Amino acid sequence: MINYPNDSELLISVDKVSKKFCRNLKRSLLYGIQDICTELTGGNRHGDILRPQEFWALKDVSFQLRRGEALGLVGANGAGKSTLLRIISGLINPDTGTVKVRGKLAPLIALGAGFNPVLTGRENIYANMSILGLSTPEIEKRFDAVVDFAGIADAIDAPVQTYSSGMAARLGFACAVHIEPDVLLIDEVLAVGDINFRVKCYQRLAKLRESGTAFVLVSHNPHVVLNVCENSVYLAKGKLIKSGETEAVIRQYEEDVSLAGTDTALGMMFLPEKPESQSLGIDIVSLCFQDEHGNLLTSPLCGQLAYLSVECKAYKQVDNANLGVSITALSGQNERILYITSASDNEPLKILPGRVEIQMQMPYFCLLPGLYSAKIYIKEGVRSFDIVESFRFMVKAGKITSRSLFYQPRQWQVINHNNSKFKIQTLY
Ligand SMILES: Nc1ncnc2c1ncn2[C@@H]1O[C@H](COP(=O)(O)OP(=O)(O)OP(=O)(O)O)[C@@H](O)[C@H]1O
Repeated sequence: MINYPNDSELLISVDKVSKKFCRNLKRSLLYGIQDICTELTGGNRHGDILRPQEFWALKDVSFQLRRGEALGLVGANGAGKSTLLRIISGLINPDTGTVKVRGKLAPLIALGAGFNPVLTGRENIYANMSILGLSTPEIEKRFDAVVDFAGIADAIDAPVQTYSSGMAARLGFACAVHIEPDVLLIDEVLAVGDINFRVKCYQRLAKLRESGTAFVLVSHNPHVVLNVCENSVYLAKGKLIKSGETEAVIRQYEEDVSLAGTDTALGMMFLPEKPESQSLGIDIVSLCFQDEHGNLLTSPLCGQLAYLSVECKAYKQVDNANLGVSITALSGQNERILYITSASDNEPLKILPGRVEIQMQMPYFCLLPGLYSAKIYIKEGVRSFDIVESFRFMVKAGKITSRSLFYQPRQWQVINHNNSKFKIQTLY
């Protein structure tokens, strides 16, 4: 049992919740029957032990939700998000751990959840809202507002099975928000429906929050979670990987997603040395990022100083070498986001025969946390010496975080024209 804290604002308390499933249907049925028999005879179900072909869909997950809070739930497909919402809403029981919910809870966890397809929209509003805890006179009072919000007045007396998925989603959302719940569980359903309806939903959610409703919101769209939720929980394979402030949670989630499938070492690259007979004059032999003391930076930090170091082996003198760096974001649309050449900076690079290190100093590393690939070349005029197609590196969050597409160094000042100038010296 949870020792319920003396916190009247606490609406949901999830404590060390685990849930196991079995992929084999026959075994799953067998285990179900075994569990029922064990429970009926008062035996121990051993919910904490996996039987053959079972796996943990959730393992030891804990978090709390307070009045007026919006909590994002993020994670890849199969991470356990829907399972967690189903447990909180009471649709399924956890194998171990406890969930405590205080107040009226409205689950919006599947399209048309709670709707009977053969009943009309009108009948479903009554059925659905009474399941969610409203009396008939209360439903009558809100009926017109629900139909108006859902925008389905024309179809209100048609069976719900004739509705499009967007119409069913509208009706589900309208019912849920009009019971004015203490807690609303939202599982991706806002992804359905057109843009106007989504905007209307988010406005309504903001209003509900002001009046104290708390949400748990599952979304695969990080921008939605960033905009709606101040705190988030990140699940992977049923385990809670990180919880806390949404920006930090989403950042770790995106870093993990972009790193998945990356097998090459990041942040440093050594190229095999070519025999002189195959060299075109200058060969790139290694690439890395460094700090101001020359130490290796396996992951440059957003907003902080970093040097790109390009080590070369030169077989001849070149007076006017041009180093080009083209950086592509690997998470996202794979578009080129930065293109720098020493030639366009009017910096002719003089290279003497032997080992040489070319450094490009970036006082404020402008890329946001994520995974990137840099294409790096060295040439003189149109004559190319060497090219590296993909130097992969990870940018991590520095002290400064941002929701923008790139980092902008900045300085602030306030000019009060009747007084002397007050300047804030700090650079961010
Ligand atoms: N009734 C069930 N029987 C067996 N396995 C199940 C059952 N329900 C869910 N699972 C499995 O549990 C794991 C977690 O599923 P869940 O639906 O909670 O993930 P999710 O994070 O919501 O994924 P998505 O983002 O794709 O909706 C998945 O591997 C899923 O296949």
